Amino acid sequence: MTLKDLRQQVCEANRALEPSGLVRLTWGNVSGIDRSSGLWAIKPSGVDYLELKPADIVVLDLEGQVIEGSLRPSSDTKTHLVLYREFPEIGGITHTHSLHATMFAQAGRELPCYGTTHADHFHGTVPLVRALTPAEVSQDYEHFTGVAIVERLRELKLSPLEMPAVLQLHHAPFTFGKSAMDSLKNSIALEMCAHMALGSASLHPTIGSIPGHILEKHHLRKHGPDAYYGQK
Ligand SMILES: O=C(CO)[C@@H](O)[C@H](O)COP(=O)(O)O
Repeated sequence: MTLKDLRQQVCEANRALEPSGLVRLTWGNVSGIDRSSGLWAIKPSGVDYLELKPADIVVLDLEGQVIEGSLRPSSDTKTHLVLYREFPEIGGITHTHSLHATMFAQAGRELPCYGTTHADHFHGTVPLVRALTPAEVSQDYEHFTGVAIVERLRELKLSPLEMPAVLQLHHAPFTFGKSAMDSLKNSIALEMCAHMALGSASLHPTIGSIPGHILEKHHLRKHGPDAYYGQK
C-alpha cells in the first residue's frame, strides 16, 4: 500500500464519522496501519471532518515519530500507538464518544450481548476498561489509556479482532478492525448495540444475554474457519 493510499483510506474513514452519527465536534478519530511498511496514519487534532483532506492526515512510524504531515496528530495518537505495537493483528482503530456506548462507559457498565446483531461483531459482552490512576494521568494520559486497554484484553484472553471493542470507564469506546474502515464499522455496530441494549433492558429488565449456542453460531459465521458473512 502506498502512503497516498493509506492517507486516503484513513481520511475517508474519518470523514465517515460525522454522517454515521458517531461524533459531535471533533470527538473522535480513526487511524489505519500498513503492516508491510510499519507506517500508520491518523487524523490531525481538532480538524473539522468536513474539511479533512488526505494531505492533512498525519503519518507516523511505530516509534511514534511523525514521518509525513504538517498538522498536529490526534490527541489520542499515543493510545493508538500502544495498541498497534501490542496487537499486530489489528489494521485500524476508531475512537469516538458516541452517545449510547459512552453512556455505558461513563456508567462503568459492560455491554451485554442481547442479540445476534451484537454477536455478529463482538464475541460476547463488550468489556469495561479501568480508569487511569492519578499517577498515570499525570505521567502520560494517552499512553496509559492504551496500556489499560491492552491489560484488559490480555486479562480476558481476547483478541482485539474477536472482541473489537472496549469501553473505558469515565471515558468512551475504542474499536478495532482489520482496516481503518473495518474499525469504523465496528464503532457503528457498537453504538447501535448499546442503543438497542438500553431499550431491550428497559423493555425486559431480566431478559439476560443471548444463549451461548446462538452467540457461538453467529460468531463462527463471521470469524470461524468457514466464515460466511462478508465473504465475496
Ligand atoms: O477522547 C478525546 C477527548 O476526551 C478525544 O477523542 C477528542 O475528543 C478528539 O481529539 P482529537 O482527535 O481531535 O485530537
